[in-house]
Amino acid sequence: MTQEETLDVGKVRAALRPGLADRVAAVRVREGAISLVVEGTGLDAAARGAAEAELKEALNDLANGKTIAVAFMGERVTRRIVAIGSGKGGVGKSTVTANLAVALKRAGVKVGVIDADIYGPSQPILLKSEDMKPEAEGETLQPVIGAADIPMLSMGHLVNKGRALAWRGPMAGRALAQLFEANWGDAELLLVDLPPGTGDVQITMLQKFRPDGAVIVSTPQDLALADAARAGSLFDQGEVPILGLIENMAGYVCPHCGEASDPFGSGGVERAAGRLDLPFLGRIPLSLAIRESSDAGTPIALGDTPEGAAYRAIADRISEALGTGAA
Ligand SMILES: Nc1ncnc2c1ncn2[C@@H]1O[C@H](COP(=O)(O)OP(=O)(O)OP(=O)(O)O)[C@@H](O)[C@H]1O
Repeated sequence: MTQEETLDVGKVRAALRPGLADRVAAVRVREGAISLVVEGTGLDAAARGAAEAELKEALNDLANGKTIAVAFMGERVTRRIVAIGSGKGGVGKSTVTANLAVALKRAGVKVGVIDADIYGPSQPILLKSEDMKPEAEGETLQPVIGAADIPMLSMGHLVNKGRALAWRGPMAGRALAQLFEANWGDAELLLVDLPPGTGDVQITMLQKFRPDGAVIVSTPQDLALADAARAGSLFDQGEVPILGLIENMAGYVCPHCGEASDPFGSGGVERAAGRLDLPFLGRIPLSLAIRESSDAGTPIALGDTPEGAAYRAIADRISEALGTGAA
């Protein structure tokens, strides 16, 4: 018998690493070609591409010059990417991202988080995964599991804590590509925490990773609003549809006397959304509890406080706009 005739599933699996071997469902050898049927559930296009390349490489010797064809079976995950941006830093974009992820997850959406903020990645603190290190299968990173069981990857997971992140050009690009091309499994929605600002770095990211939609976070001050409008043009330039604007730090209720005040003004973002002809997604109050829960890595949207409800209402609007989950 020739090697061609005796090549079976067992032999093929034995030549592969376990994670990949388990996915091989059938092997056919015909006229000098080897066809593999591979279980592709939970693998998106990038992960399927990586798996195919790895299979071909690993089976090269066994194939002995024959061509290898790989066919995937199982549902292909339709995955959307939504970028969360802000014209200026410190307006609460990362806090909004983490809490929206939690709120979406609670609404039944299979959500993951990519922290693409190369200047100050804060998702590992916000979603309590600071000491975790993502494992790699070949070139493919495995997301770590943060608060509320949310799969996530951050630029902060790729470097040692405290090391200055002066990422530039190609190095940042390669690291970011690893985050986007990770094994996101069955995640149907990835929220991307963008670096603040509207410069070349942000436009390059949008062009490369082509989000399906964008959300802009702003505080109600005039200065922040001017920057939010710039963020709007950035997304227009990148041809990314804007799902809407969120007003953060909108009004302050004193935890001691209960008096409400508006340190940054009020309603400005909703008016700006009107002027820019964009949807207004909702308002998050300035609240000590939000800051404290963020620092503790227990996003407030995990609980049933009024602040949590504010994030959940926005998450529902985003879900509705995307047609995902149970909104
Ligand atoms: N609604 C809020 N009420 C109170 N504090 C808030 C609120 N939103 C965010 N913060 C706090 O404001 C600070 C900045 O928030 P965050 O890091 O989310 O902003 P950012 O826009 O992502 O900043 P960066 O420009 O660094 O990426 C944090 O200390 C956070 O806890």
